Amino acid sequence: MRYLTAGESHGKQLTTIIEGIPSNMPLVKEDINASLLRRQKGHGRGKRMQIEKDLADITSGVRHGYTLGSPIALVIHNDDFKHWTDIMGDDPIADDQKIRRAVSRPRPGHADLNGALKYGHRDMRNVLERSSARETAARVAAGAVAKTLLKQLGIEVVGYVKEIAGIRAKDNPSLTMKERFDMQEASPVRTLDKTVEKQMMEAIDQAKKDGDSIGGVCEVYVEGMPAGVGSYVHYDRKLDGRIAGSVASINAFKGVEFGIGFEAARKNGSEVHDEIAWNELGGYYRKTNRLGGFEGGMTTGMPIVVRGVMKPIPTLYKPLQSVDIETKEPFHASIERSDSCAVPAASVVMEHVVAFELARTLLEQFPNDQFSKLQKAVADYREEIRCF
Ligand SMILES: Cc1cc2nc3c(=O)[nH]c(=O)nc-3n(C[C@H](O)[C@H](O)[C@H](O)COP(=O)(O)O)c2cc1C
Ligand SMILES: C=C(O[C@@H]1CC(C(=O)O)=C[C@@H](OP(=O)(O)O)[C@H]1O)C(=O)O
Repeated sequence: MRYLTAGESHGKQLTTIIEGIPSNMPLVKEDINASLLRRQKGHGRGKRMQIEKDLADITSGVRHGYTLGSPIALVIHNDDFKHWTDIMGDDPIADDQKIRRAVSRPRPGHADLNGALKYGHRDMRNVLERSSARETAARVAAGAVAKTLLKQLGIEVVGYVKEIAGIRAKDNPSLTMKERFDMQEASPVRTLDKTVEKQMMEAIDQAKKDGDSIGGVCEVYVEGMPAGVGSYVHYDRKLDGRIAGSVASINAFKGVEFGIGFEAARKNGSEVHDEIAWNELGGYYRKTNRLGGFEGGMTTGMPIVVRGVMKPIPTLYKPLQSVDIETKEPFHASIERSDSCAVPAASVVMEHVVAFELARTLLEQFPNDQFSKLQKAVADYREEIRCF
């Protein structure tokens, strides 16, 4: 199972193609659209989100509410394109027009300069349009299909905000999956800790007032994954490694940790590892989950707990200095619009990229062309490990 996305931020549309979803799995566009809508919300988003109404159209691979086993294509239109037709249209334009419109001022913290150097683009719009986090809408669409598959296998995934600008939400490991989902949905900053919500919003408002931006930490929590998914035999089959790679690939994400994460560096082994226990009903389990659901690149059967760090948004109203690639003169960029904090939206993106890696790895471990056979294979495996 894999996916590709295409599309520029202010181009006509985003396209996602997913390959490898088994046939006869129930899938309707409402499942995808609910996820897309969640990604658009959150305190701190800029004006662009008021323009877009992200809705996916399933253009192939699904018929009458069931997958066909063929590639699934999803399309999300950019409503903003109508304001950008002269800049983003596909009709050729005269060279003098091209030069006049070219973006020659790279923004620190963005892909602009490195992308220009790599691809030889003197107009950095050719870089920034694709490197924009607009693309995360297409990734959420792919993840929503993965989430639909996981849900029907009894696996649920939810993302929320743990921290914004150093303001931390308290841990509450006893929350159920439903409580986690409902709480992040009800919160304007997608946090599960009501007591810090207001402070987080104030920090976002203050950053905006100061012309600055702030980052934070998102957490994804997964229940229902059986033990032994992933592998220890090769680096690229380790599921925690796959998840870490996909989280670090989200725009502006700079770090990933599982369970107690970086804290493990400061603790003794006896305070880090999770002792193994057994009972007749469920088989093996752990009394603690400090390692966040992974040992040896495989799931332990405990909830997966993974966190990702998002740096502050690089576009600042109080802009940083840069150098014009044509004149080589220093400048301070002028800004039209930007998010001041996208951590709440990014928690939804993270939820969906994690879901995709889980579904991909499950399908690799239980390869089946038909969804009912996948369900049976996973159910048989669950029973096998319960009795092991
Ligand atoms: C949901 C989301 C929204 C974002 N919105 C903005 C934005 O409005 N302005 C901006 O400068 N960067 C924004 N970013 C971050 C940039 O896309 C990102 O920093 C840039 O592509 C460079 O990639 P890197 O930070 O991973 O190196 C956003 C990221 C995410 C995940
Ligand atoms: C469009 C989205 O996020 C965009 C990500 C982004 C960036 O530089 O990454 C910059 C902003 O876009 P614009 O330059 O059009 O205002 C955000 O709005 C989205 O999340 O759908």
